[in-house]
Amino acid sequence: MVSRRHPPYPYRSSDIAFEKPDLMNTDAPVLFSIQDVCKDYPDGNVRALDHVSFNIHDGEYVAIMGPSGSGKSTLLSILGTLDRPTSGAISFEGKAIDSSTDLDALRSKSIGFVFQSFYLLPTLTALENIQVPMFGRGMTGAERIEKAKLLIEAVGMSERSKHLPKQLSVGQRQRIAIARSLANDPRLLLADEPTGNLDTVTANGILELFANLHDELKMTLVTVTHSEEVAGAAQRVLRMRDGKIESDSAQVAGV
Ligand SMILES: Nc1ncnc2c1ncn2[C@@H]1O[C@H](COP(=O)(O)OP(=O)(O)OP(=O)(O)O)[C@@H](O)[C@H]1O
Repeated sequence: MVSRRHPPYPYRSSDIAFEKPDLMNTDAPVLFSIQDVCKDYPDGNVRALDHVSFNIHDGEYVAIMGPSGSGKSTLLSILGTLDRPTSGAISFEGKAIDSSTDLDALRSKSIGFVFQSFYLLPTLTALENIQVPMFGRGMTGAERIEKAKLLIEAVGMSERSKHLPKQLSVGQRQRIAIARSLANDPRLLLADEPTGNLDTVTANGILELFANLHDELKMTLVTVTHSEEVAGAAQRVLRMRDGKIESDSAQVAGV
């Protein structure tokens, strides 16, 4: 079994039916709550987030958009608990995240990250890279390999298991990075410009993969993007401006 929570990974990315998910389901439990959050960077005398409040519900697919400097990356860092707000309250699964929270444990157990730069380890094969987050979690080598094989299958990359990152295309590397981000069955997957470096065809493949993670595995996805196409695949779009949420709207994905 890959996880107690998720079903196995029975699909290949090439099999994905790109269906439109339901609109934002606000009946689902709140996964991440942000209440009246401000983030100041005293160095630059900048207020990057200015009294931001919203909830992310379990299973939502959210895109965060906005002009350069509007606070998107800062918000993503706070959602990923990589940075702390200057004021305001945040909670995950109903539990406050504060100075007593073990952030490393929360991140490694519950949050997956997909960045524009993939940071794959160059001397490890694709399959080995996927296993990296599994170390130190009490799994045997055989269990790690079994799970990594399911994940690499899930992103449609089984035939490239033994390839090194330099032997993969940019899009293929991104797929491996996504498989790696799923290694510990995160509740929340955060992506920063996940298709930023990719050509249109490859980017569409990543969007299909995300749609499948959302539809099949009920994963909660939050992606920062400048791309209307990427945002169009999400159920909900938060638009930021000058550190504030300018609009928060549900949409029919893929339209
Ligand atoms: N470490 C920092 N120190 C000082 N100011 C910062 C720091 N990080 C970000 N800022 C400022 O905070 C504001 C929000 O930055 P942020 O990176 O969140 O914006 P963004 O919407 O992600 O922009 P982009 O689309 O260009 O990546 C900007 O004015 C930026 O200059």
